[in-house]
Parts: sequence; C-alpha cells; structure tokens
Amino acid sequence: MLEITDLQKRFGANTAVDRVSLDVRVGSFFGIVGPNGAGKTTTLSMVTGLLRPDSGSVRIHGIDAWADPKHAKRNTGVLPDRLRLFDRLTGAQLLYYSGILRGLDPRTVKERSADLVAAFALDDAIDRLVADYSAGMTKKIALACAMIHSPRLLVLDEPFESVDPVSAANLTEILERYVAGGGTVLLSSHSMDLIERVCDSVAVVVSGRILASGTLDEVRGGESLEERFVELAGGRKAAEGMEWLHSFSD
Ligand SMILES: Nc1ncnc2c1ncn2[C@@H]1O[C@H](COP(=O)(O)OP(=O)(O)OP(=O)(O)O)[C@@H](O)[C@H]1O
Repeated sequence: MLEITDLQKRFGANTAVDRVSLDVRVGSFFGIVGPNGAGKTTTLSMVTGLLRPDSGSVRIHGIDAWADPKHAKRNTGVLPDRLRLFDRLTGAQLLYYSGILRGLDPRTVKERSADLVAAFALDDAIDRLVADYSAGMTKKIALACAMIHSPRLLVLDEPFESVDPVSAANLTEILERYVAGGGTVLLSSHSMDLIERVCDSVAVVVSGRILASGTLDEVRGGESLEERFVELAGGRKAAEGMEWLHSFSD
C-alpha cells in the first residue's frame, strides 16, 4: 500500500529524517514509535504531501506521491500533527466541506456524515463550532473528515493524544473495522500499550533512522514493546542533579 524509499529531510544542519525506507502492506495496522524529535511527524508529513522531501520517494498504492500528488491524495486520508482546521465551521459544516473538497456529491456527503457522526458519538456537538470542541472531540471530527472519502490509506499522527480511554476504545474499534475491510492504517503514537494492542507491525525511529521494523513480535523479540523501545532509544537516563528542586522556595 505504501512504499517509502530512502526518504531524507534536513533542516539546516539537522537531519530530521535520514534515509528512511518502509513498506506497509495492504490491510496492515502499522505503528511508528520513537522519542520526541525522532522524525515521526517529518516522515508522515512527507508521506502525505505536506512537506517536500530532500530526496527519496513515496509510493501510495503504486502511485508516486510527489510526481502525481493529486492521484495519490485521492487514496489517502490524513490526520496531521498540529490540527489546523477551519474551526469557525460547525462539525457538520466541516464534514460537508471535507466531503465536497474530496469530490463527493452532496447526498453522499450527507449520508456518510450521518454514519460518521453516529460512529464517533458526536451527535450532541455536531452543530457547534469546532473552535469550541475539546481536544479529544477535535481529534474525532478531524478523523471523521479524514475518512469521509473512503481512502485506501489513513495516515494518522498521534490520533489518540488527548483522547479519553472510552473514546480511544471507540476510535480503535472504528479503525479496526476499517482495516478488517481492507483499509490500511499508518499511525504514530507514544502509547506502547495501544500500539501493542492494535498494530500488527511497528517501526522504531530514533534520530531520524529506523532502528527496527517488522511485525510486532519481530520488533519486540520476546520483550515488551516499551522495554525494546527504551533499549533502542538509548536506555533510561538516571534522574540526577537538580538537587535545588528539593530546597523548596519557602
Ligand atoms: N519546520 C522545521 N524546521 C526546523 N526543524 C524542524 C522542523 N520540523 C521538525 N524539525 C526538527 O526535526 C526533528 C524531527 O522532528 P519531528 O517533529 O519529526 O519529531 P517527532 O518524532 O514527530 O517528535 P514528537 O514525538 O516530539 O512529536 C526535530 O529535531 C525537530 O526540531
């Protein structure tokens, strides 16, 4: 479904993504994990056409995403990192806008919107301005907007950040059903538990490089994902110093 080859991005002297290659097969639930600043968002932004790579290629369903972005984007639904939504629209208007922008006819948009609102339990909020939504509700409406054109691939940057456990379970179920129906999900998350529960494959990115990737069991190698992650990320740092913190100012 997705073939990333030798993707590279530098910001000045900082190589944020260093020759990353990754294959995500059709029907896979693929997780990317890595410490803060590892290059996850930069990689996902280059996959979804939001950031131009310095070199390397991205193929989505066989289409070169940077040579033929229009075609590739038709196959992709995106939940970007810092959500920039048209939040002076109501949830219903934002869904309608997203559907029309994706070339759907108004009737189809309305039908799908009703299904999405029910699935994401947004009934009470749908006629309110998105600007007034909580962080978790904003994630939900953004994810609903990303799914309305029934893309083959969903690329989700930290979809569960600020989402309560009940809503996270609800979102997970929606995504699992999407994958069971032949969809493919690529997501980044800091929640090892969640990745272990929902993903079949995972890649660990550290300092712009993929240090491990494969099925969950291959990457874990008999340990928990968290243990493996900490090991690959360079181990825990002992919390030393800052004795002044215990000298309380009163
Ligand atoms: N627009 C930019 N300009 C300059 N540097 C950037 C820019 N975007 C990202 N970086 C740098 O690239 C590196 C990778 O950042 P990125 O946001 O991809 O990390 P991340 O793995 O998503 O981190 P987090 O888990 O904290 O969200 C960091 O060193 C970051 O400072």
